[in-house]
Amino acid sequence: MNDAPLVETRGLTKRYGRIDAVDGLDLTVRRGEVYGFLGPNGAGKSTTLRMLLGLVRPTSGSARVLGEEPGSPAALAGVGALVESPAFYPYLSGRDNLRVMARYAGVGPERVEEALETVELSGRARDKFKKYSLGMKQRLGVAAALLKDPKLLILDEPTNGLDPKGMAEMRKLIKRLGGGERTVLLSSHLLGEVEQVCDRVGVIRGGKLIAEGTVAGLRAGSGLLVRAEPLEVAAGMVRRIPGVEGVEIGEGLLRVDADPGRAAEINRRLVLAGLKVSELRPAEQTLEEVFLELTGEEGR
Ligand SMILES: Nc1ncnc2c1ncn2[C@@H]1O[C@H](COP(=O)(O)OP(=O)(O)OP(=O)(O)O)[C@@H](O)[C@H]1O
Repeated sequence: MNDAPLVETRGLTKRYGRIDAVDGLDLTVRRGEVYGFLGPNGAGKSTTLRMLLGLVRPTSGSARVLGEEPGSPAALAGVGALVESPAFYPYLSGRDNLRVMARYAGVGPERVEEALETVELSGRARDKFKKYSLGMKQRLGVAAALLKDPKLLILDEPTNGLDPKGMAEMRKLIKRLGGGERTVLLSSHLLGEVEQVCDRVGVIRGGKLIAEGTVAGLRAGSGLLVRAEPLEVAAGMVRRIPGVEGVEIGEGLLRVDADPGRAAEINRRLVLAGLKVSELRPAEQTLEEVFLELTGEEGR
């Protein structure tokens, strides 16, 4: 059971009238990872997260959260979430707001101090909520989600609306939260963010999961980069090698559209022909290139 995914959906679908907000989603979030749910606005991220929390009922398909029915007491006991700005009392301090919530959640006041510590708000815990910056308000929201010491933390666009400093602090916090046993599932439309904090990424577009994998895995392109001299001669030769679909001459190197498994063969032929090969490696795309390729949309 210990290796069972914390979140697993099969064919999860939500239709609003004619809109397939979420369309046949198969999602797997593993224990201990920070999973980034990446997609442009309107892709269906929030709807998915809401289904995982039992706030929205799926049209069809299934979902399991901690092996339980989403929204069931057993599932909710192990999940903390920040899916919309939580309602805090503006005239209460950050600490008192959390104490009120802790009482409702049936957890002891010591959890309040731990949560404040985790989100680095202990020093400002006595200030009224309304005095907080947006970033601090958002971090207090994360603290509220942490009160139950959940196994799984679900964050919907946690950096939305924050200034660059607030964003950086939130990213740091998420990394820290994901460092141990806890599993974090966050949604974002920002590539850079997902690239910086997540172990694995699911890319969603039009309600469908169009790619899933590690950041490194998604980045690894299918091509090869070859640095050889003279470059033009090398280009001509590589073009004629079986299995090579195309060759582009870039800045001092060739971008070869071929299976990276062809590297040895390409190298052998160039060297045999007396060319000097100084570099030959799989082409890495930035996640941004991958994202744009997959979604065909501007990712920022
Ligand atoms: N309650 C609703 N009624 C009707 N349509 C909805 C409802 N909620 C979401 N939608 C539609 O479903 C689609 C997916 O929305 P969703 O909010 O899940 O996307 P998202 O990826 O979270 O985007 P955003 O980051 O903009 O919130 C959109 O076309 C949206 O208009």
